[in-house]
Amino acid sequence: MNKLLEVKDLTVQYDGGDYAIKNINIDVNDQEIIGIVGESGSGKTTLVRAIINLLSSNAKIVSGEVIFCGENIEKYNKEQWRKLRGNEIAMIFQNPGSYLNPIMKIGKQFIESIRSHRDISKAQAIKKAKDTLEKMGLDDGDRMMNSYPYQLSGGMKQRVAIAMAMAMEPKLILADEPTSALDVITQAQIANELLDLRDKFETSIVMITHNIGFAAYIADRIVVMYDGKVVECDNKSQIILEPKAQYTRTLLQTIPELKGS
Ligand SMILES: Nc1ncnc2c1ncn2[C@@H]1O[C@H](COP(=O)(O)OP(=O)(O)OP(=O)(O)O)[C@@H](O)[C@H]1O
Repeated sequence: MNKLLEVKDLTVQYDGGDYAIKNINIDVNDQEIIGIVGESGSGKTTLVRAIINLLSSNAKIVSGEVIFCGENIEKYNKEQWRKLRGNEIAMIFQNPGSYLNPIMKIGKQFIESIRSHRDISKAQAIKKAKDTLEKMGLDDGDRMMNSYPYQLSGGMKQRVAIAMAMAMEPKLILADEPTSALDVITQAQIANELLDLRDKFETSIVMITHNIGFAAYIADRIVVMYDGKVVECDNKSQIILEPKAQYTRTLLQTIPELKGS
């Protein structure tokens, strides 16, 4: 298996605060889905923002490295990051509303986004946008392209946001609670679509979630974080069936029991 991403001994601190994450080591293989779980404040968002170089201005990487496709991307300059972000690594944020421009139709935003990364004609960009929307289960591409974000449901907006990230066929998607604002049925549908996309686009996904049950469904491996550190990282069956850390056992107790008829 090929390593796509290696996070080595990564430590991040916010101004005036203690370490938000400390000595984090994580590998992501090609086409692998990693679920990052842990309670609020455990450092999940800080970790993925550090990976994609989108930490807030009051945060700094104190030590460590982020290796992507064999290169230390922490050393990249602005121009190298501009090329990498969106093309090779894409981020899907928690709230799609903050991602989409409310006063611009989906189609226009989608086409602008594609053409800012790829030198292709408008007609080619429209085709790519519609194709990707379809792959995300949004069959009526024309209606979608002609809609404003407020005309779409939360689930549709989240699918659009994911489609915009996938259109560039990035090698790695970082997703911060991409379904947390949605109802369980829509969460399950989007989880299935993400699994499908991993197969179609051969993408690796690092997904943050509060919900260890959701991680158990979608991820190959689960990273459990607590207080800025990795307490356990293993195959999901190992984490779910034979957790080593007490904290993981506590998290597992939060999964509602599924009762069959
Ligand atoms: N912009 C910031 N300025 C200062 N401290 C911050 C900032 N963002 C996060 N922190 C601190 O860093 C630590 C980790 O926070 P982080 O948001 O990464 O955790 P999280 O696991 O993603 O939480 P949540 O699930 O609530 O999003 C916390 O102690 C938090 O208070």
